Amino acid sequence: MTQPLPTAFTERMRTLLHDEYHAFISSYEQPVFHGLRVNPLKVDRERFLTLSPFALTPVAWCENGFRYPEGARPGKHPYHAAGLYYLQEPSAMSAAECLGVQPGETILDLCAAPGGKSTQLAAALGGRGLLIANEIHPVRARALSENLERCGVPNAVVTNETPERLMERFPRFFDRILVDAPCSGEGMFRKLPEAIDEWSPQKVTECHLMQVDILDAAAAMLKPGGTLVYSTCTFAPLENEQSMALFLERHPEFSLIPLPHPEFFAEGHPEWATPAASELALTARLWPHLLDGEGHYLAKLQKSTDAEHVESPKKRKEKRGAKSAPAGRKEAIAAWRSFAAEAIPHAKRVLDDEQAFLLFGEQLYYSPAPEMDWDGIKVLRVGLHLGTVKKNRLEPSHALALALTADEAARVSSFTADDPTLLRYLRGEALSRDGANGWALVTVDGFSLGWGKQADGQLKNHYPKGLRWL
Ligand SMILES: C[S@@+](CC[C@H](N)C(=O)[O-])C[C@H]1O[C@@H](n2cnc3c(N)ncnc32)[C@H](O)[C@@H]1O
Repeated sequence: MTQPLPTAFTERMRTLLHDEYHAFISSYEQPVFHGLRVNPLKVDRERFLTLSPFALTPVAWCENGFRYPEGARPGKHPYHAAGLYYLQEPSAMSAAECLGVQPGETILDLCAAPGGKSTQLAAALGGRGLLIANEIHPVRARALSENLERCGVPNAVVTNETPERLMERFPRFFDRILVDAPCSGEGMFRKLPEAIDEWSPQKVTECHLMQVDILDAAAAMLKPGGTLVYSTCTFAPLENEQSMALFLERHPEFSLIPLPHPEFFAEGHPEWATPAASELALTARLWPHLLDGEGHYLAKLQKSTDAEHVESPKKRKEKRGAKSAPAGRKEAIAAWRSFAAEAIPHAKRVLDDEQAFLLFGEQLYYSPAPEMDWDGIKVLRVGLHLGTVKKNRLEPSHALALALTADEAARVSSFTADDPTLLRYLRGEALSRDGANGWALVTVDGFSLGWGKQADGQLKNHYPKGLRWL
């Protein structure tokens, strides 16, 4: 690393780590580890290992996680565009894994952009249940939405809210919540040297105060008996053990529970917090000198089942009588059905809940939580975006293409990853190509990549403008 570390940071770490400081600081001279996580919504681990153009070594604490070598560029491969994997630093794979999500549950990722952990949580849900992926910053929320779409997630709602506003709407609603908190980013100094420029002791304090508020909101949104994981990518005790100590003091209905992989995840330090509650040793520190990854902190908590029960959040059904269906909804559903019968006659996902079709302007969605009332909440995506309805015809969305498999479509335009024509598709060019007229699912080695519209020997390009390769 060429950029010097802040003195206030190195002095603090020297004081905290004593004899271990030398090993810790030497890790900054070691190369960064690069990782990718295979997306089981698209391809299973074993199959990907037979396809991978990159040499991969497994990450011990994440079943689908791998390291890839310096020089490989998986972000520039068509498999990335097809959502076969998400690029994620190995230590960052730990938090969502520890949350222990089960298919069918109701999950909140409270600080979710750009979506590394949301896509991981969605994979654990396996298309069943509900994921609310929330991000406070509008621009980052859009990136989150795109990543969930690329990974073919059908059951996520993307919101752009403050934790406090969500708390008002969703008291005791979620089975599990991930708080991957905004933090001072000390654990990323090796990987992202710009984090060094943004760091200051004041930022550490500001982040701590923010974390306390975010955790309070998360606590209120968790069901009794539910599970909360708190994670940061910083070493600062104030943002880790101290944020947790304060949380436990304010929320006696929560207790810490043990984390897996003690061979990699070192114990938290009760003596770095006030009060120095001994259970803080159950939290974990991922140290760059003790594992092949960057610095992280993890805590897993359970809310007592005795926590008093209050009413569940507003459901749309309760006020259904008062609300009329938006104009054109019936026609939009009919347009969808006619598109589906013609272009995806073998669709495996049965979209038969009439109430789950939601129309916003011309945009038709299928919601994983049709009973929810989203009024007053900033929602970017209310589930699977099916397409745009114009003149009673549905133009399918990119999200739909990425959520389909090749065997569901009536027409498929297939390419291999090394076919130069595929690059032309990804650049947005129209292609001369034979095939029956109509919407065709474009695939790479059998994995969906986007739409094209076949007409008289031409494949019109419907790869989204904003995603096109330059
Ligand atoms: C560590 S990042 C999340 C990374 C993400 N979980 C992932 O895996 O891709 C923390 C996020 O918290 C958001 N954030 C910042 N201030 C916040 C606040 N007051 N409440 C909630 N989220 C906030 C940031 O915009 C940032 O996207």
